[in-house]
Amino acid sequence: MEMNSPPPCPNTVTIRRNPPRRARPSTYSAAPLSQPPSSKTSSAIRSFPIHDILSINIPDKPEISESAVEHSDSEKLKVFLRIRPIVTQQKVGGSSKIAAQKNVWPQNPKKKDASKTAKVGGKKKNETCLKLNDSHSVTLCPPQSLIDARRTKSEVYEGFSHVFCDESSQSEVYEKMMNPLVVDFLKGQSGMLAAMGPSGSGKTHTVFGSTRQPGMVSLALRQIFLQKESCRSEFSRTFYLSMFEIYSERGKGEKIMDLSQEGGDLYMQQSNIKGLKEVVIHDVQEAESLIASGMLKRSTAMTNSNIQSSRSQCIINIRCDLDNLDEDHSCTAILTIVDLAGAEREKRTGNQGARLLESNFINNTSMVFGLCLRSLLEHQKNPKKPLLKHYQNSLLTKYLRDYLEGKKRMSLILTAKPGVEDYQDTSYLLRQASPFMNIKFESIEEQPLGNKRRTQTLPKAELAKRMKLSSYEVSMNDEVKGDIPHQPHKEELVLEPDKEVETDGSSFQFPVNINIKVNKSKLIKECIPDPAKKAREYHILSNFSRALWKVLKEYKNKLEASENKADVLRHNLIAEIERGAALENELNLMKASCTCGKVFTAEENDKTNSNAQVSSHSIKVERIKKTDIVSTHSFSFRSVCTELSFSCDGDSSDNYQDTSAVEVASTSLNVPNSEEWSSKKNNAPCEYVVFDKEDLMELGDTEFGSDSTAYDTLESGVSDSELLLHEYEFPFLTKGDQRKHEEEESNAPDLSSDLSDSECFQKQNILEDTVTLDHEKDIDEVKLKSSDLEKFEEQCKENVDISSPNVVLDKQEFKELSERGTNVEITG
Ligand SMILES: Nc1ncnc2c1ncn2[C@@H]1O[C@H](COP(=O)(O)OP(=O)(O)OP(=O)(O)O)[C@@H](O)[C@H]1O
Repeated sequence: MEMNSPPPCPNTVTIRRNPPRRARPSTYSAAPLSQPPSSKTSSAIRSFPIHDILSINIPDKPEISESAVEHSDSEKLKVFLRIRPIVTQQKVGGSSKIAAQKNVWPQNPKKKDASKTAKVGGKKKNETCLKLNDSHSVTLCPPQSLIDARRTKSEVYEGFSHVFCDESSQSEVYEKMMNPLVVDFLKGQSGMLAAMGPSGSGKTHTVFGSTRQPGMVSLALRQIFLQKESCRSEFSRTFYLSMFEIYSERGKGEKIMDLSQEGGDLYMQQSNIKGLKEVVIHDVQEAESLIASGMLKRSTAMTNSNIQSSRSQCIINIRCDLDNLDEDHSCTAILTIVDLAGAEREKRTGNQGARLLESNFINNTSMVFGLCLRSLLEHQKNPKKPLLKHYQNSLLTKYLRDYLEGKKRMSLILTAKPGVEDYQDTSYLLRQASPFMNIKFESIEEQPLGNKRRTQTLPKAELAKRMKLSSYEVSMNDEVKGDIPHQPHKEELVLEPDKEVETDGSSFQFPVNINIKVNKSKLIKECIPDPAKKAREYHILSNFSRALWKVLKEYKNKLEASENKADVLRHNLIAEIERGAALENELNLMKASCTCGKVFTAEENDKTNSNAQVSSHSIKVERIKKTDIVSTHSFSFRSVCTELSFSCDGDSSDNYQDTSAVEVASTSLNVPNSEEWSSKKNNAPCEYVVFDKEDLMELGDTEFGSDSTAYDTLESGVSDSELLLHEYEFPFLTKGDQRKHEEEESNAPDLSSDLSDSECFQKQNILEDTVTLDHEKDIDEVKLKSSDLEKFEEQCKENVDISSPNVVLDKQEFKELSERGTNVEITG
C-alpha cells in the first residue's frame, strides 16, 4: 500500500466544504455478500464411498449361538468345591490318638467343656459347618459359640462349577472336573488344575489319591492312554511327564527339586525351570510308577492337622506332542496339575521350629497365589486398575504366571474340611477363593500350529528331530527349463513363470522365473481364512469405515464453513484497504489545500507562482436564493476569466452589476494580475476565503451599492453560506496538461471582450477556479456595507436576524474586527 505517492489526478475534482459524510460501512455490510467461490479444498476432497459403505448390511446385534454361550461360560475360571468327609480320629504312629484333641482350635474352656459334655453323654455328634445347598452352592454355618457371641452368621457361597459332597468319589470328581481339561488337552489345549485348601482338607488325596482311590493324575493318565490306544487317527501323540516341587528348607529361601528318579535341584529362569527332566511315558503303569516314586521324594511331614502333610508345592506336567502325520502339522499341549501345600495356622498345627518355618513359606506362597488371582479379578473388573505383579513374589507363581494372568485356562478345586472346628479355615478359604469364579479368560494364548514350545530338558537329538522345516518346496530358476513339460500333480499348484496371475481383477507378472510347487490342500487351508473370522473382520471394518466417514464429513463441513468465513474476511479487508487509500488521498488533498490562517509571504507567493503554471482563474461568487440562482454575473481581467457573480435580493435585472462595475470590483479585490491570483489560489484553503480588513474595506469602497443599493452588497453569510472552490486541473497539472494548458491559454481568445458572461464561464470551465458564496435569501446574516461604514451599519440594523443560529456580526462587532486590523476569517 503506497500511501506517499499521490493517486493520479482525476479530470475534475470537486471539494466541498463540509462534504457530506457517507456512512462508513460496517465490516461485514460493506463486503459484498456475493457467494464466495467454492472452496478448493472441499472440492479437492473426493467423495467418500458412503453408499458403498452404508449399503453394507450390518446386523444390530451379532448372532450368538448356543454353543457360543456355552463357550463364553467355559471362558470363566471354573471353581469346584470338594468337601472332605469328617475324620474324627487319626492314627499317628500306629497308636490311636485323637490328633484333633491336640492343639485343636478353638481352645477355649467352653469348647472343652462342651466336648467333655458330649463325651460324657456318650454320643459324639459330627457337627459340620458346611451344608450343601445344591450342586453349586453351600452354606457356611459358624459354630454355636460364635453365633451366641453374635460375632458372625451363616453365609451362602454359590456359583461353584460343582460342589462335591463328602461322599463324592474320585471318579465323580474326575468326570465333572478333570475330564473336560483332559479332553481339551488331548485336542492340543493346555490347561491347569490347582488344588487349594487348608492343611488336611484332601488336596493331595484329590490330586494323587491312593491305590484304592486313584486321584486326578492317575485317572487323567488312564484316560490319556486309553484314548491313545482306541483312537487310531492320523495324529501321532507323544506324552512326557515331569514332576517337581518347590519347597523351603528351614525357611532359607525357595528351592526346586526334580521329583523324577534321577532328578536333583533345579533353578528357574524367566518362568522356565532349567534342568527339569521330562520322561517319555508310553503307558499308564509307567506313568504311575513315576508318579509314585516322585511322591516318595516329595517333602512331607506329620503335623497335628495331617499325618502326612505336604511341605511343598508339587507340580506335575503331562506334555503332549501332537503330530499330524498327513499334513505335517504339530502342536504341543501341557496339562499341569498343582497340589499346593495347605495353609496352616500355627495354633492349629502346633508347628514349631523347622515346621513353623515351612509353615510360613507355605502360607506365604498360598497368599501370593491368591493375591495374583485377586489382582487379575480386580483388573478385569476395572481395567484402570493395573495387573499387579504379585507373581514375582514366589517361584510357584512365577512358574504359573501365564495361568495367573489369565492367558491360559485353569480350574481350581477348593478342598474344605466341614467340621465345626474347621470353620475358620473353611471360612477363610471360601472368602478368599470363591470370588475367583468371576475371573474370565479373555486373552487366551492359543498356541499356533507348528510352533512347538520345547524345554531345554529335551535331548538335542530329540529337539532336532522335532524341528520341522517349512513345508513349502520352492525352487527358483533363473531360466525356464521347458524341455520337459511338467505335469502338475492334482495336489500341486504350479505357477508357471512369465505368466500373468489373476488376483481379484488385478494381475501381476513374476519378475523372475519362479517355479513354485505348493501343496494345494495346504495352500487352500492356510490361504482361505476362516469364514467366521472373515465375517468378524468384515463387520469390524464396516463399523470402522462408518465411524471414519462420519468424522471426515464433520471435518469437511467445518472446513467449508471456515473457508467461507475466510473469503468474507478477505473481501472485507480488500474493501477496507481501498477505502483507507481513498481516505488517505482525500486527507492528503485536504492537507495540501489547508492554509488555515496562513498568511502568504512574498517568497511563498513567488514560489507558488513559479510552481503553478495555471494562469487562468475564474472566481464565481454566487448568492443563491432558496429557489434558484437569480443571476450570474461574470467578470474577467486581462486574459483570465475570473467570474465573480452574486445573486441579488431583488428580482430586477437592473440590479445586475455590469461588467465594468465588476471590473472595478476586481480591482478593488486587489487581484492585480492573474499570476498573483493564481498563486494565492494555489495555496489558498479550499474551505476558507480570507478577507482581511482591507479587502472588506475595499469591497465596501466599491460602488456596488451605488446603482443597486442593497443588492450590491457583497454578502458573506457565514455558517450557511457555501463557499465552493472548483478547481479544474489545478493544482494537479501534469506536464502534458501544463503544455496543453499553455497552448490553450495562448490560443485563448479574449473572453472579456468576445464572449458573453455565460459563454465565458462555460468555455473557461476547465481552466477556472470558481469560488462560490452561496447564501439563502431568508437567512442573510451578515451584510457588509460597501460604500461606507455608516451605511453598512444602518443596513445591518435593518437586516440582521438575531434569531438565526448563524454568526451575526453587528455593527459593533464588525467595528471591533475592523479596529483589530487583523485578518477576519469567515469560517464555518
Ligand atoms: N475325600 C476324602 N475321602 C476320604 N479320605 C479323605 C478325603 N480327603 C482327604 N482324605 C484323607 O484326609 C487325610 C488328609 O488328606 P490330604 O493329605 O489329602 O490333605 P491335604 O490337603 O493334602 O493336606 P496337606 O496340605 O497338609 O498336605 C488323608 O489321610 C486323606 O486320605
